[in-house]
Amino acid sequence: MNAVIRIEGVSKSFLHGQQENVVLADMNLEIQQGSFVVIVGPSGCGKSTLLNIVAGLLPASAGRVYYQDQLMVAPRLEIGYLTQKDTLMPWRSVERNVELPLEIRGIGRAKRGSIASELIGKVGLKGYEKLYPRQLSGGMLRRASLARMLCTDPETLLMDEPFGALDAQLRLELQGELLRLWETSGKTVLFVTHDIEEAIVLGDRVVVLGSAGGVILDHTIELARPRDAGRIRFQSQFVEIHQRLWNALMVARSQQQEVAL
Ligand SMILES: Nc1ncnc2c1ncn2[C@@H]1O[C@H](COP(=O)(O)OP(=O)(O)OP(=O)(O)O)[C@@H](O)[C@H]1O
Repeated sequence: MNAVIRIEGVSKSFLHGQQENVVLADMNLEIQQGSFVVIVGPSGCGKSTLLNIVAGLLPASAGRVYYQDQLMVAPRLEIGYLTQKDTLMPWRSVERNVELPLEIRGIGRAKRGSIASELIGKVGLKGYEKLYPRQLSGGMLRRASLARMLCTDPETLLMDEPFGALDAQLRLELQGELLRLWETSGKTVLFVTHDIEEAIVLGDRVVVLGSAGGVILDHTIELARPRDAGRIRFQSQFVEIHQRLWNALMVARSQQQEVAL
């Protein structure tokens, strides 16, 4: 399989006053075409920073990111990015938010309306098209953001803790929906989460990051697909993988505490 994203020797530092905060140090990672790769790591280890660099929104301090063998220098239309916080426009209804990226690309009203309507149905928001963001629950906002990301049919999806703030039931539901969407689409997904269970349910590979974006574990998840997001966690293989990832996360946490001391 070809690598669709290649992260080569990427480093990123921020200046906090006079002090340099090294967030990523010489990071290397390849994401294969069509795969679902999940990044897990303690808070502050650089997951969002990495996604921002891969999305072409933040320059690396050193190193390079390649997309389909081309150097990333700016955001690309083939990449959809669902950020941690919702960025829906408060003055636009659900349908007008979802179709916004198509409007920006000059797609006509009828066509963008039909694409938006199909996606709104797919993410379970049928009947809520005319509502505004302030009238939606957290889960509905996430669904609307997901539909907006998908409306241009990007071949690669970057998702930063998309279901982090949702209750367990809703999270399960959306995981199931995302899996169904992904399994039939051939898209590549790079997904960030804090939640080990979510990582195992979704991923082909789970990469555990430690301090400064060091890869503590890069684990292939050999659980059969299609996966049932609700039941898979009761399999003995799931529990074994959970244990392994948990141990790696503990190493990542202790590394981070050492750096902080
Ligand atoms: N624009 C910025 N300016 C200065 N420091 C930043 C900036 N963005 C991120 N950082 C710092 O980089 C570090 C990593 O942040 P990042 O958001 O990438 O972590 P994370 O692993 O995604 O955390 P979380 O899981 O809590 O979302 C943090 O110490 C943060 O303060």
